[in-house]
Order: sequence, then C-alpha cells, then structure tokens
Amino acid sequence: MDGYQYYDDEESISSAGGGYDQPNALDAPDDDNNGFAPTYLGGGHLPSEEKINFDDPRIASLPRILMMGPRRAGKTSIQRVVFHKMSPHETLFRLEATQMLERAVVDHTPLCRFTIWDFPGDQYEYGYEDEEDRDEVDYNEGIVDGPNSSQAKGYDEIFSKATALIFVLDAQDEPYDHVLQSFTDTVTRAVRANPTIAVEVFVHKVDGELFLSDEAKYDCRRDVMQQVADELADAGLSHDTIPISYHLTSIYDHSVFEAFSRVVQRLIPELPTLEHLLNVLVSTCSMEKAYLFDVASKLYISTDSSPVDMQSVELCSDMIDVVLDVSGIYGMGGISSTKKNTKVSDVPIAEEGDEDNVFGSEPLDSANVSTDEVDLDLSNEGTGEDELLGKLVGQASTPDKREEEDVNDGDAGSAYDSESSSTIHLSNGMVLYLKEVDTMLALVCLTRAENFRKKSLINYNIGCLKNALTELGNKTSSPR
Ligand SMILES: Nc1nc2c(ncn2[C@@H]2O[C@H](COP(=O)(O)OP(=O)(O)OP(=O)(O)O)[C@@H](O)[C@H]2O)c(=O)[nH]1
Repeated sequence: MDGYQYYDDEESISSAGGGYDQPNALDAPDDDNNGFAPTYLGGGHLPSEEKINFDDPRIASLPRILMMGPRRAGKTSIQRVVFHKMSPHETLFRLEATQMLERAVVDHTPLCRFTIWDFPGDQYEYGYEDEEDRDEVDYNEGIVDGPNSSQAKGYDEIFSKATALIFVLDAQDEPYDHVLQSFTDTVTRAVRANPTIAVEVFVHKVDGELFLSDEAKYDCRRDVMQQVADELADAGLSHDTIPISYHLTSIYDHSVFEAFSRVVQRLIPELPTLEHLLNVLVSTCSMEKAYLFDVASKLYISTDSSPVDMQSVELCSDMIDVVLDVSGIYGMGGISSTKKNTKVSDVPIAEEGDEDNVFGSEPLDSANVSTDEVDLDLSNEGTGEDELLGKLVGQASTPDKREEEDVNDGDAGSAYDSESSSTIHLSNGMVLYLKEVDTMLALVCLTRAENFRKKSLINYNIGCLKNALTELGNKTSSPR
C-alpha cells in the first residue's frame, strides 16, 4: 500500500531546538526509516517500500512543501489532520514536539504528488549566535558567516529545491514580533536561494474565544500582514518583491483543508488544463460548480473558473466522508484504508430536527429521509447482518475475486473504486453528484435538480473528462 508515506528523518537532522552545539542539522539524509511506522493512504505509483529513499530521483523530483514556524504553532497537527485523518482533538494529547525533520511523500493520484518537510519549531534560526548577529545581516549581501554557516548553507540548499514554503504562525500567541522577525529571515533567505518559491503564511489557530467573529480573524490577518510588511521594509524588501499569500486556518474547521488545497493547486503544472476541462464540463452539463477532490486528503486539486464558495466546498468534502464511510462499511472487499481510519461511529446519524443531515440510523433506507432524498449508488451493497458484522470487524473469510482485486488495487480498494458514485438531493433544489474519475480522485459537482434529469448524458460527459484525466495522468507519470 502506498500514498502517504511517513518518514522520520531521525538521524539526518539532529539539532532540534536550534541548539548550536549540536551536530549539523542538515547532514545528508540517511535512508533508514528509524522505526517510525510509515503510513500510507490511497493508491499511488511510487515505491511503497517501508524505507523511502528521498534521493530516489522519482521522489527527489517531486514538488516539495516545507513547513516551518515556531514551536507548537501547529505544523504537525495540520499534517496529521489533513493527511492522516487524525481528529483535531487527538492532536492535543497524541503529538509530541517534533525533534527532527520529518518528511513524508503524498502520492494519492498521478496528478498530485509531493513531499512535505516538517521542520521542528525554531529550526529556522540559521545559525545566528544572538540578536546582534541577526542585526548585522545585510540581506542584499548575504548572511554573515557565523559558527553555523554550514547549517545556514544547508538551508539554502533546501530552499533552492523547494516549491512552497508554509510558515505556520500561532494566532493565539501574541505578540508576534519575534516570530515575524524569524519569518522575515526565513523568507528572505528562501527567496534569495529560490526566487520562484511560493511563500504561504498560515495564520493558524483562529478558533476559540479569541476568534468567534470573522472580523476578529480578518483583523488578525491584517495585523500580521502589516507587521510582515514593516519587517520586510526594514530589510529593504517589500511585498511586491516577495509575493506572500496569507490564509486564516484552524484544524477545528474546514479552513485548513481550503488553505492546503490552494497550496497544493499551485504545485500542479497541469492546473490550467484541469480548469479548462472542468469549465467545459460545467458549461456542457449546465452545472453550477465542479471540483476535483483527492478523496484521501479531501483537498480539492482543481475547480472550474467560477468563484469558489467555501460552503459548497465543505459540503462536497462532507459528501466524500459519507461516501467513504458508508462504502467502507457496506461495500464488499477486505479491510480498506478507510475502514482502518474510520470508526463506524463516524457515519453520520441524523438527529431529531437536524434538517441538513439526510442520513437516518439506517443509511440505506430512504424511508428515513424526510424532505431530502438520498440516492447512494454503492457498487456492492451489504446483505445479511452476519456478513456485515464480519466486515465491520474486518474478518473477511475466503477472499472472492473482487477481494483479490482489492488487494491488488492497494488501499484504494473497496471503499473507493471505479464504480464509486453517489447522489445527494438537497432540500434547496440542488443536487450533489460524486463520481470516481481517477485513482483516489473524485469529481464532485453541484447542479440544479432540473439539469440533473439526463444522468446518462452527464455520465457520458464525465466519462470524457475521465479519459482526458487519465491521459494527463499518464503524461505526468512519464519522466518530464
Ligand atoms: N486551538 C487550536 N490548537 C491547535 C490547532 N492546531 C494545533 N493546535 C494545538 O497546538 C499544539 C501544538 O501542535 P503541534 O502540531 O505539535 O505544533 P508544531 O508546530 O508541530 O510544534 P513543534 O513540533 O514543536 O515544532 C497541539 O496541542 C495542538 O492540539 C488549531 O488549529 N487550533
């Protein structure tokens, strides 16, 4: 199985916490997995061995996302919630401070592969001995050579090969002065080493009492942007020379998925083609909106060019959860990745008065649906109770042909396959339609009920999109 491959670079990065008397943090990585269980989601095409060699040209050539920021800003939590399906509350007690650089390969679909480099907090000090050292830096001339200049040069090497830099800032940890000073150091260093690097700031943890209103969030972002602009100006730079994107994020809502989606979209060279294909589909089928979702991470990797409405993205993302959860339970096959990561209790159960939740306690019984109508088109519906129980506890007996196929397919198996599709009729006259279009990739579209009558025609057009995506994926897979 492969997809999301976790790699703990224990030996290669050894100066956690920026301790200057420790060995160079950026020594050449060693290829051992060092005991951290690699975790995989989805079916990909890169090597799935437990030991991942980041020097392998196939992995080394993937876009790199660097995650930096102060200690406890939330870097690891973001990764775990988005790519590992960890529940936000679990991050409170399951995560320890990152001691060494951790790298991971995300390989869900041919169109969207990348590596994530999660740096321990405070690793971005670049070998300054003290504040005076920092003040001596002339950004146009280069960093002063100090006792840790080799470490600083190691960072230059890393930045030069990175595609995006995500700087995570804890919005609840005011004042930000020191953090933003470090950010300015990081960004100037990064941009000098790599002028094309995309710089993204996650103004993170915008939740809780401090950020109850949207206004408070926007104020916070404005404040951060202003301070960054001041810091850059002090360094003789400006936002014009260094384009920086700012995102308000929290692991407790959908914002972190939205922000990461936008980061990932910038990694995809085929994005304009994807957008064009979706535009054609939307206009041909009179749809309102169409998204291409990576079902394993629930990041949307592309959409048509009409404006994105956060609520519709969230709705589509929830639909993926529903489809995976329900097919994970009622679909045929062995234990899928979804089953492993999804508790049975995660399947939405309608509560009294919950108008939006269209599922009753028996998800396949449309009689439970009141004003809304659900049409779950599961490729293989469960039958007897015994069989269902057997599946729930993962006790598949003799594997049938289908199960063997699932095993060969990897984790993309039973919960999500080429037959996966689902239709949800919303009470406002709109229809949500999900259809598999590629390995771990789903088209989720929003359309008016009156434009959804000719479903076979829509399916035909989606089939054309699917062919185009396969072709694009093949091109992407072949060496560039
Ligand atoms: N309120 C709130 N807490 C968060 C959020 N994201 C992460 N946290 C909490 O922040 C704490 C630190 O998170 P980590 O992910 O370990 O932070 P980190 O940046 O990886 O820290 P280092 O490993 O020390 O570099 C954890 O207790 C998380 O539960 C968020 O969006 N909102």
